[in-house]
Amino acid sequence: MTSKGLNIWDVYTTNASVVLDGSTGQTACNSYYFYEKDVDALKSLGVSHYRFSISWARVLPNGIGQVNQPGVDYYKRLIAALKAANIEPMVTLYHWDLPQSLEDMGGWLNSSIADWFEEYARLCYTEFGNDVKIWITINEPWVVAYQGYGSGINAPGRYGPGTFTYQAGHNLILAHARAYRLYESEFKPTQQGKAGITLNINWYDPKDDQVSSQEAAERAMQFLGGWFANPIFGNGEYPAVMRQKVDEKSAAQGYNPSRLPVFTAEQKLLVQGSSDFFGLNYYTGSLTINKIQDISIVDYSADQDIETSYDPSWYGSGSSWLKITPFGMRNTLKWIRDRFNDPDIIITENGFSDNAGNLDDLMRVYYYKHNINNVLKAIKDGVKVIGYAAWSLMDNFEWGSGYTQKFGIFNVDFATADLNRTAKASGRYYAQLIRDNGFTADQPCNNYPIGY
Ligand SMILES: CCCCCCCCCCCCC/C=C/[C@@H](O)[C@H](CO[C@@H]1O[C@H](CO)[C@@H](O)[C@H](O)[C@H]1O)NC(=O)CCCCCCCCCCCCCCCCC
Repeated sequence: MTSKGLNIWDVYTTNASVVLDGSTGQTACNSYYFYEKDVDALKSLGVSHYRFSISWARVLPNGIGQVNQPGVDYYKRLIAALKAANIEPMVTLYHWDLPQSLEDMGGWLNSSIADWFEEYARLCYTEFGNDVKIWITINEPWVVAYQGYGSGINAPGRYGPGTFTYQAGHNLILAHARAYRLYESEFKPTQQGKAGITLNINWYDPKDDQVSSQEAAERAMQFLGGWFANPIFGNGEYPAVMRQKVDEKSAAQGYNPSRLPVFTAEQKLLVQGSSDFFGLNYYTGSLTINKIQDISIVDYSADQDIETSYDPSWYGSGSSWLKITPFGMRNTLKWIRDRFNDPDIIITENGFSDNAGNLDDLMRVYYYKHNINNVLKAIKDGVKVIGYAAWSLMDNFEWGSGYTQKFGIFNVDFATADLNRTAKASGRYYAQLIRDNGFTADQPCNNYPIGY
């Protein structure tokens, strides 16, 4: 009995048809009981940091109000075990698991969520802030806004692809900024840490040399990354191209005001500059051309007037959306540097899926080798990358794909109650890279990894 409250994934997955294998995240890797196994795995890798998230409903079962002390104590045990192993915690406040009680009041569509999130952030900074020096407020607001409230393929499964999407996005930005400002004014002076947001930005390459394709690719990058980055790291507004497209389409569709909200002067001040670093999750890339969409479609995807595809020569993965495109890592890093004032960047996720979870995961080794090499190239280009975290330490519950897609560099034996973690070839390769502090003459980037 852990006294945690229900979150939206607990409730959403009671409908077995929304997850590919009908599974839930109820037990998953069971880090609540097996966190020491996680710390052992991390020690064997030799990492300096571990990124994990706090589950809001575990510490505040109703999202606000009564604190669940066993939940707080659990995170204290985990943090203490990490510190004892010389591993710094890098903690995400929100990784998609909203307390159901708050969803029942509208969730990310209710503007009061900025108050609720600030209360939750205050609890976390107070309880854990002496030991946590890197805070990530929100993981991938794009996924929350579009997949949670737009297409509805993630919890809470709401459908409003051209309306709710932007409303949720707006509230996510404001809630992030409130949590950041709280840290900045009340905790940073004594705790001396950093706080920021993590955005998922995959690379859109123009499919051909046409100017319209180049413009389409840039537009897609702005709709994906600029949507959140421009208000926070740029001029405090949504990207100009997004403003223009959504405003024009809204007017033609009879929406007044525009489906894309506007920041008030006060909100702009709150939001602009509200991140000490740029958290980036990079996985993949795609090709883009200009394609004017039917004006009757009220959808964030159609608002972009693009068409995307994959090059058939790119290696695939266990996820339909994830192709191996390491060049996109370097391009995305440079794109961020050039448009958002050369921020410090922490790559908070980068990883590869398969469906088997096999220990001899050579494609994952290939993925990491070339993506990390492209991070190094970007650093040589002058991009300020200050951190890198692989996704993921271990195979786990992959949202709507359940346990069918494995991203771990450790396999988890889901067939036994012990849920033992075993290093894959990628885990051993990653440990070697850390030991060598990069590629070496013996293990160059273009060579086979150790042991193969
Ligand atoms: C036919 C050609 C179509 C080309 C389409 C090109 C580009 C489309 C890009 C679509 C993006 C799909 C959504 C991706 C989401 C990820 O950014 C997100 C990342 O989340 C983080 O990553 C970890 C791994 O997922 C995750 O565990 C971690 O917690 C998280 O922080 N991942 C997700 O949101 C997971 C769910 C994704 C489900 C996407 C299903 C829809 C896929 C549609 C893509 C069309 C691809 C069709 C390909 C057909 C090939 C013949």
